[in-house]
Amino acid sequence: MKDIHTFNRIAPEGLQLLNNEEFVLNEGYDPDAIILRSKDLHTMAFNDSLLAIARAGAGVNNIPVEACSENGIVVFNTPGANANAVKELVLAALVMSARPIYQGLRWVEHMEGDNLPEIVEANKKQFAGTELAGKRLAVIGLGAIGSLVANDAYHLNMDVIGYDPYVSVETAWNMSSRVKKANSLQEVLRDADYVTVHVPVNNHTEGLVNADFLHQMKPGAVLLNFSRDGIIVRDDILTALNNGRLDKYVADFADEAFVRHPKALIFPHLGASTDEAEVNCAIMAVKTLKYFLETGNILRSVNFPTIDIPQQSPLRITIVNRNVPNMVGQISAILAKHFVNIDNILNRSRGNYAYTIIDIPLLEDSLLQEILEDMSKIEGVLKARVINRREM
Ligand SMILES: NC(=O)c1ccc[n+]([C@@H]2O[C@H](COP(=O)([O-])OP(=O)(O)OC[C@H]3O[C@@H](n4cnc5c(N)ncnc54)[C@H](O)[C@@H]3O)[C@@H](O)[C@H]2O)c1
Ligand SMILES: O=C(O)[C@H](O)COP(=O)(O)O
Repeated sequence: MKDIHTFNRIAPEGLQLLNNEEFVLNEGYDPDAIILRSKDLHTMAFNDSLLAIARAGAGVNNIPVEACSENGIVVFNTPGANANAVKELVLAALVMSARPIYQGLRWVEHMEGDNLPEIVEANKKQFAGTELAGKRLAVIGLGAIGSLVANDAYHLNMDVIGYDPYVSVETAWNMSSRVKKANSLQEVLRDADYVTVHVPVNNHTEGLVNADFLHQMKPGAVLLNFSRDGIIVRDDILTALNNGRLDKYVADFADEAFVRHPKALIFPHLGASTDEAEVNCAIMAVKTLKYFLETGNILRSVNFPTIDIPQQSPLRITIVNRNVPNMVGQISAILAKHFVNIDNILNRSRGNYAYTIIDIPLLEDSLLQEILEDMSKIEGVLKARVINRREM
């Protein structure tokens, strides 16, 4: 039995894929795996038996990924599973930035009386806006969300330019050839009336939107942030809003500094909050996690390499180790010492870490335990476990 702990509301369509014979939900204190959305795990102490954390969503900045790697915990996310939901909200935000819809709705709510139609017609001019067609939109980060936003904004007749120095081949294939490609931040920002950012927050992008970034924007442009609050320097945005350099700041992240600011439009982190996205994320997170727990294969991890080989032997040993010389040599030497034949072995690395799968014939439990203990003692082995195909 594997014990899965959940945080936040995970759609039942996903959780029901965890059958009762193999998995229990939220029962023990030492889970084998965690499924969560935005719950912050940075202060959580990890139990030794924790094998994996699956983020039902895209951003993993709520998970201490480096600490997980150090503890041999594989972290997964659900790439693209909520991208359409975010794209639709960004399109709504674009329209809401061009036309004072929100202000108009709030105004009409407080009107009353039989002559309402006349009052509305006489006063509606204060809520006139502008159109998106013909305006330039800069999209920074052309991943799952940014590429959808860029393609659809083009169909709104916007002049779309994108910037992503690490764009994936898959995205490149999906992008409309009408979306212009910028080679630098300076180029993408220079003439844009609207700038929308869709990058993950990490050591390279934290504070990306700073005074220098804002200075490169066209005066009076609108900035949309449906990425993370960590990508902006709050005080620099406030200065730009107050001195008129920035016309509006539209964001999906609540911050006391902006919620009542007359030039800010703040959404309560609703990007992925649609029925469809919640179901998509839950199903992808559960399937990814279940596959890892049952087979040891890794798909969609943010800290370990992709590795996917069929298990043909009864026993599979999986080892999370540091990416240092002679790991495979030491691991195989332990098997050789016990005269255990290796049916299949694969080692893949990613940065400072690596993952090794070894398929072997059936062994006595006591011998298997001894081998696993020996392997766990190798300097640089962070976690080792056995998958018995007959038990799965
Ligand atoms: N508001 C929400 O509810 C919501 C929902 C989903 C995702 N997000 C946020 O949006 C981010 C992006 O999501 P996604 O699904 O598109 O992820 P993704 O991984 O598919 O795309 C991110 C893209 O950013 C690019 N990138 C990275 N650093 C860059 C840089 N310095 N300059 C330009 N491009 C850069 C990458 O190459 C990649 O193509 C997530 O990490 C998350 O923080 C927010
Ligand atoms: O990174 C994400 O996927 C989003 O920010 C969604 O977060 P949520 O699952 O808490 O809505």
